[in-house]
Amino acid sequence: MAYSAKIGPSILSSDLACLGRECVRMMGCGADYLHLDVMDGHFVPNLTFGHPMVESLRKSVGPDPFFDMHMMVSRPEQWVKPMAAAGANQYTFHIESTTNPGNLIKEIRESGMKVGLAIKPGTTVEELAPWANQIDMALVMTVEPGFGGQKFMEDMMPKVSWLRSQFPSLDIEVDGGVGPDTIHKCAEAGANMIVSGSAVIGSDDPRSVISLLRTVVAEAIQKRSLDR
Ligand SMILES: O=C(CO)[C@@H](O)[C@H](O)COP(=O)(O)O
Ligand SMILES: [Fe+2]
Repeated sequence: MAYSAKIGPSILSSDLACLGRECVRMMGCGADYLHLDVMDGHFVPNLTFGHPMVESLRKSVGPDPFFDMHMMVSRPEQWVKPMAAAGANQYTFHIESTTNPGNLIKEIRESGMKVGLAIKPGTTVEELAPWANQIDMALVMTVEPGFGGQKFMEDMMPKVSWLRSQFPSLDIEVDGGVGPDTIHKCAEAGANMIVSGSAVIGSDDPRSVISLLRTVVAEAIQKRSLDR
């Protein structure tokens, strides 16, 4: 079992005027990676930031933090090279946004980044499955992409369980409405990379929330390995 529990705060929920400082604060609170939400106002009805911001953030936080780019954009092909040059580590694109996932996976790898493949709530897991052996991470959205602070969709958990049963060593990420109240469902289903925005960043004690999320996921991983 190659995967481990990792917690990635979504910095969209932080004070965007102090993004560099917030990233450093989250890493200091025990985050395993940072989840950066890129929205283009077209694929989703919201706008955030692009590669110039990522480049500045990289300079501000140094070489270590792992940047997981959640690309909620209509033409993901367009930003592969700029994001790699800006210091992104993983490029997670939506299967709904491209007609040629195979080519995009290849381009991302050639740019030196890891590959993540995301599905929106309305997309079946069968559409992701053919690519699962070529990617580093599958992202199952647990809200409709576009905004932080939405309600967790528990009915996405069968997708996670199915992926875990079919691809036992794949990194599986959940994103949207995940926090102390919903983490058990995600962990039991088999998710190991946990994005949490408002629950972590809005907390008075982000360190404790990150630690709790990681413990719940690590225990579920341990239990699964004993049951095998
Ligand atoms: O991609 C998205 C939303 O589209 C997420 O990454 C959210 O920003 C996570 O925030 P919370 O739902 O945890 O508050
Ligand atoms: Fe996200």
